[in-house]
Amino acid sequence: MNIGVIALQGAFVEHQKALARLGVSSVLVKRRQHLAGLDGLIIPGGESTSIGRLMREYDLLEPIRDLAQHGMPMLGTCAGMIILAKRISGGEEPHVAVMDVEVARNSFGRQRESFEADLDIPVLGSRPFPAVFIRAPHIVSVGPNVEVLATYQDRIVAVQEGHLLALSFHPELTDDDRIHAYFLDLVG
Ligand SMILES: NC(=O)CC[C@H](N)C(=O)O
Repeated sequence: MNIGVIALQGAFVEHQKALARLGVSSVLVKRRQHLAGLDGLIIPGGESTSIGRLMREYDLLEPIRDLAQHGMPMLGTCAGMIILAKRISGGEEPHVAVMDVEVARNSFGRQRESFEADLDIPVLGSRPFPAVFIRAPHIVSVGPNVEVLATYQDRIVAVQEGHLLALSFHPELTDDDRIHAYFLDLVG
């Protein structure tokens, strides 16, 4: 299985480590040619404006959109979720724009810059998932084909639209690898 991790900015090494714990090696994607031959792609957390700007600069935006539209499984975490969303609250220009969701950035307030919460994510089983939120976005609204996987304080924080997964939090910063395993199942 060939998994790529976008490595322009943010927490990409941690995703590689999580995949390695599951016995899967991965490729760091910095340029267009690194997308060749991938079966799945992870877009990490960090700063969505920087990641989006670098994706444009390196001509990655269109090829990634194309791959997503042709069925490549993708996992976007935190900033990566913003990158995948078709709509960003406040009218900011979207980036890869393939998931039928609207996201709001930095939505848990300054006093809650970073926190951990035990989330109920039924697709992962009954044991709660330790979710790390860092200046996290949330999902304001979802289209008809989007499944809500988890909420936190009445806000949507995890969604799936077919082969695309997006999370407000950072599953790579805990040693619970169930999200990555779930993603690898989607890759097949
Ligand atoms: N941890 C994160 O990825 C934070 C996301 C960041 N606040 C953004 O809007 O891009």
